[in-house]
Amino acid sequence: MTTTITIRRPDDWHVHLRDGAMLDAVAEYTARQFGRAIVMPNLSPPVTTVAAAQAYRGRIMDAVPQGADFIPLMTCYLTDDADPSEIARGFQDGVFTACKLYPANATTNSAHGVTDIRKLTHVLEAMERIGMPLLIHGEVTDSDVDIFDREAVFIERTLVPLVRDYPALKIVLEHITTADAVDFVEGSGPQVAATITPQHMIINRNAIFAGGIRPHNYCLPIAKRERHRLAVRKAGVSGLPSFFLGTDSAPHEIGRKQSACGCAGIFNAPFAIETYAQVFEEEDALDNFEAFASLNGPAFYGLPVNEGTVTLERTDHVVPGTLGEGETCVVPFHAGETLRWKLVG
Ligand SMILES: NC(=O)N[C@@H](CC(=O)O)C(=O)O
Ligand SMILES: [Zn+2]
Ligand SMILES: [Zn+2]
Repeated sequence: MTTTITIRRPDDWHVHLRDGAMLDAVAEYTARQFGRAIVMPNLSPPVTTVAAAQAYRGRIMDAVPQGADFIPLMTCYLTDDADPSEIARGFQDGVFTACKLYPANATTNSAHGVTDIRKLTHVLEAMERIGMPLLIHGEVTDSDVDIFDREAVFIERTLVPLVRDYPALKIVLEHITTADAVDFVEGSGPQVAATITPQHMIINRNAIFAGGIRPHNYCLPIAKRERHRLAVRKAGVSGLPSFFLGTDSAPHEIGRKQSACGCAGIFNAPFAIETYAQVFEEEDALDNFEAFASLNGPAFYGLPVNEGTVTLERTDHVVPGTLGEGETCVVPFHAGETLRWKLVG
């Protein structure tokens, strides 16, 4: 039986670090495990300019522990009037690593998102030309489309034409949840990839309603049927270059989750790498763990892999019921449950 796992230091290709007190509370969890993280720009107001991204990057660096081996990679939130020259300048100056597309009102803090992708023609042309990745929250928002179908419908209505119209544009379909998304990515060229969260490899939609409503298992895209979970899990552990790690860790203060209208988002940052390790072990796929966590992402983004390593040990430990206090009190994914792997160095 394997008792230790050592892999090259991983990266998190999709995380919400928030701002202010919450940023101060959560940044250390991500910085402890990951060498780099793609930081989502859905603050309020969203990060839409080079200056805002530089300032936010500074606040993140102030929030991570002194001497942490961690680099935040910043993203630009696309709006209907996004400016191609500002975006290109940010990319060329090394401030923006990618742009993030939220369909308007698809998820937390996406009210300023894009109402019609045709408004982005000049932005997308520029991104395709300079090799800047487009990261997508892939869900339609039409109220007549069932919440469990929103990803599949987005692929059909928006993504298929997008890939056809911009064949060289690098695209990451973020936090995939369906067999449809897996098929789409596998059927596309190397310019299309996907991130996979721990929760979408572990829970199906029953977990949101197990014995009562479970707000801490509610995130967007919402967990789907078991057959979709199995497809996403298989893709995640496959080792294929187009699938890589992105936690989508999305902390919300406990009162904003346990509410008559609870926020979407699962806070998985504290034990993300342990949780993924458990999945790879269960699937007898530990040989592909490093590719998923540490190699495929940098290859897609055209960045070097990290220098150091991380080591996990087989040790049972119980996830705390809550972390933080007051306005930063959050319930972590797997609260109260026992995990089998522990990050030790
Ligand atoms: N995933 C979520 O459920 N929530 C994210 C937004 C997002 O990634 O869609 C958040 O910012 O809270
Ligand atoms: Zn999202
Ligand atoms: Zn997210």
